[in-house]
Amino acid sequence: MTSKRKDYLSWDEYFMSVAFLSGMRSKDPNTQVGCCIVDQENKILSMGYNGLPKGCSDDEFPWVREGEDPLETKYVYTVHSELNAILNYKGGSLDDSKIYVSLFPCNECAKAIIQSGIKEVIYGDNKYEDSTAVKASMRMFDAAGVRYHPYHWTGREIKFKI
Ligand SMILES: Nc1nc(=O)n([C@H]2C[C@H](O)[C@@H](COP(=O)(O)O)O2)cc1CO
Ligand SMILES: [Zn+2]
Repeated sequence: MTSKRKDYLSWDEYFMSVAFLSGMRSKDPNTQVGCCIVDQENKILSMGYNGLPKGCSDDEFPWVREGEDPLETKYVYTVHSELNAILNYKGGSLDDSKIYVSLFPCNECAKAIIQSGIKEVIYGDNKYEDSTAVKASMRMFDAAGVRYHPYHWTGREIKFKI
């Protein structure tokens, strides 16, 4: 009998790859974020990336970070990847699930993560770790018993053509 292949993706590699792949759908020119919510049986429940709400055109709304008029910046319009994944889920409860996300959640997404019952956050990057938003997220996660830890990069390169 032939033995099984050995270089298959681990669960962590698989889910973080799905998170990054989802982020590739983002139209944000500066930061593309993707995430993937997984249940305790390693089934994917939902995915998301940062984008505009339904009906708000990617071509008509602003994508800039700064401007004299805050109404002409992206910040007041974009839905973060984590909130999109939570809101997109139509299957019932997210209790006791985990979320793989390419960037550490902001405080608003942290609230949604906690309230939806997600219990673990695995993040790829934390480039805004000194921000008030991230510090607030950590404080809320700690208080609410939501575990968070960085993804353990394995160095594997994933390539394919489509
Ligand atoms: N965890 C996150 N999930 C997200 O979907 N985002 C989104 C909001 C913006 O569209 C973009 C951040 O833009 P910038 O400030 O790096 O140019 O990423 C941001 C964070 C960071 O907290
Ligand atoms: Zn957020």
